[in-house]
This record gives sequence, structure tokens and C-alpha cells, in this order.
Amino acid sequence: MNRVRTKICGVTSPADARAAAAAGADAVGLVFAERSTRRVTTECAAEIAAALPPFVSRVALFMDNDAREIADVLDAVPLDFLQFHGAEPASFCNGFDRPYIKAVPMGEPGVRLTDWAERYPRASAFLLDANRVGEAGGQGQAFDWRIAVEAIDRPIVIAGGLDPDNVGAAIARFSPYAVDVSSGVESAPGRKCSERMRAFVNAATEMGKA
Ligand SMILES: O=C(O)c1ccccc1NCC(=O)[C@H](O)[C@H](O)COP(=O)(O)O
Repeated sequence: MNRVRTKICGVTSPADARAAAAAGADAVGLVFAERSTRRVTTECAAEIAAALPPFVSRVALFMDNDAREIADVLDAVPLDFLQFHGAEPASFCNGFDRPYIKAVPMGEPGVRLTDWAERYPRASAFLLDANRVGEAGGQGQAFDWRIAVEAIDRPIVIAGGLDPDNVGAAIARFSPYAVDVSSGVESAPGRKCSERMRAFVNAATEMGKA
């Protein structure tokens, strides 16, 4: 099995970003979704981006934000990837000259990953999350892992309710390219815990080696 990448999402301070990088995370997610408890301002996001060392990807997460706001964020913050969690069509996601990840709401019945791959031909990866359409992610809830996930031609990222104790089982079940966590490595809402991040990355990396 190849090394499984890790993304720590919902980072809200430069200190937590540095701790995520020190824990070995491959990517850090900055939430710009409205009404999220983890939402960062553009200024804060720029400070977080500046705090990260080279080769740790900076991912900005949006959920039906308007195009002007996304363009303003991109002008101010050096970002490697966008992540779209709402009902954004492919034409919208394609409009920012950045590679993007599309979140797939696995809380919906009858999700067919091949349909998503067809609808978003330029998505770099698909992030399978626990929410239903229109619901925010980052709730610490897993989707039903018994759902059949079809093979597609792009990487998949597993998210939703992961933590240091269950991430190995998620990797064994889905053989994903990467795993994504937010609530499961927090000490309080929006505050990441260094020990839990380290335990999460270690568990994912160990499992990926098996
Ligand atoms: O984290 C949020 O507040 C959020 C708000 C709106 C849309 C998406 C959001 N987070 C999405 C993520 O990428 C989370 O990392 C993912 O849903 C997993 O979260 P968790 O179950 O808490 O580990």
C-alpha cells in the first residue's frame, strides 16, 4: 500500500498550523465557509499560510461562497488547492485557476462516485464526507462505511468522524489516497491538539506502510 497522505482541516491559528506541520501533516485546511465555527478571516489565513513550512499544502475550503470572495482570498493568501463543499457546479469550481478537491456528501442515499467523476472532470480529488447536500462538514460524524465506493480515475480522500483510533480501519476499508480530519484532533472547538494530530498522522502512516 502507498503512503497515505494526511490533511488537518479547520486550522484557525499559526500555532496550530505549525503544530500540524510538526506532526507530519501533508496539508492544512482553512475554512472560509460562512457560519462555520472554524471560519478564518483572510488576514488570519495569510498569517497561517506564512507560518507553514515548504511542502505542506495550503487548502482553502468554501461552501457556496460567492466568486468575488474566493477571488479576494486568492489575491491575499498563497494557496495550493481549493476545496468545495457546497452545490458549486464544475463550471464554478473551474473558474479560479487553482486545482480543486470536490467534497461528495456521503450522507445522501445512492451516491455514485462515477457520476461525480463525470460531472467534475477537472477535480484533482474527491473528498468523501459524512454530510448531506447543503449541510456543513466538520461535525465529527462518520458516513456509513458499508456504502459501496466505486473505483474512479482520481484520488479519493476519506473524511468524517476520523480520529487516531479509527483512521487505520478507514484506510483498511477504502485504501484512500489521503485522510482528512478536523473534530477528531481537537481539544476544543476550533483548537487543534498537538498530541492528537501526531497520533493521527502516525496511525495513518503506519497503516499505509502495512
Ligand atoms: O469544518 C467546518 O466547519 C466545515 C464547515 C462547512 C463545510 C465543511 C467544513 N469542514 C469540512 C472538512 O473538510 C472536515 O475536515 C471534514 O468534514 C471532516 O470533519 P470531521 O468529521 O470533524 O473530522
